[in-house]
Amino acid sequence: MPYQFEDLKNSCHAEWHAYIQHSFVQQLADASLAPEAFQHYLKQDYLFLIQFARAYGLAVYKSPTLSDLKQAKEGLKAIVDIELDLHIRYCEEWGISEQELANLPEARATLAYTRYVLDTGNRGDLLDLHVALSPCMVGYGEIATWLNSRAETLRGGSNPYDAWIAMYESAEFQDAMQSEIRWLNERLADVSSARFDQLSRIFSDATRLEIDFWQMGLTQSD
Ligand SMILES: Cc1ncc(CN)c(N)n1
Repeated sequence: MPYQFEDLKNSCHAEWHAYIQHSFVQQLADASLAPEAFQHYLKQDYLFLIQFARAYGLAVYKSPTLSDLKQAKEGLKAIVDIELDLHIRYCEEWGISEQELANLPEARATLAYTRYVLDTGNRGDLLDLHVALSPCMVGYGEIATWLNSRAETLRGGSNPYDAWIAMYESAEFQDAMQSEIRWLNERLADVSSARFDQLSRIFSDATRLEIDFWQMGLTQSD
């Protein structure tokens, strides 16, 4: 049977669930998250996005065909044009200047996750790299959808984190996510079960590193 992206999620169901429904996400949704935890997360996420933009740059470099090139470019665009632009403006609203962002040290969770993805991409092929990148884009798109499906999620002006949810539920972000899933589904349909097992390991590692990233924000650890 051909593999699909859904099979990667099912191969680490518990980890995926712990990532999507992490306490950080739930507290953000009901507005109980400490502002200092959110600010710490925002700062580290800026550093994270810079490294992930580099990883999409690596995917551009590793793309053998025009359609692969276009897909990698979409990922790079989603980070640089959608997320980073909004992120910098959003950080300003939370009292964090662009100059402060540029001089921040990376927390260990940021280092571990971003360097894992870059290393996986350097050592492996384009599919390894896209699989390592996928919990990032697909996970946040799924988190926005999940949050909107819950009665406990506060939307609008009564939630200071509402703009964060809005960014990931935007049509632009959701379209980029669907396009990444389609690209992965086409590639996964042809892999053997041994190759799928290798890819599942990468997907599960990246998902566990996403959980650590939320935890780093929640505990404000460096
Ligand atoms: C840690 C992390 N993971 C995912 C995303 C969504 N691109 C993000 N901004 N930050």
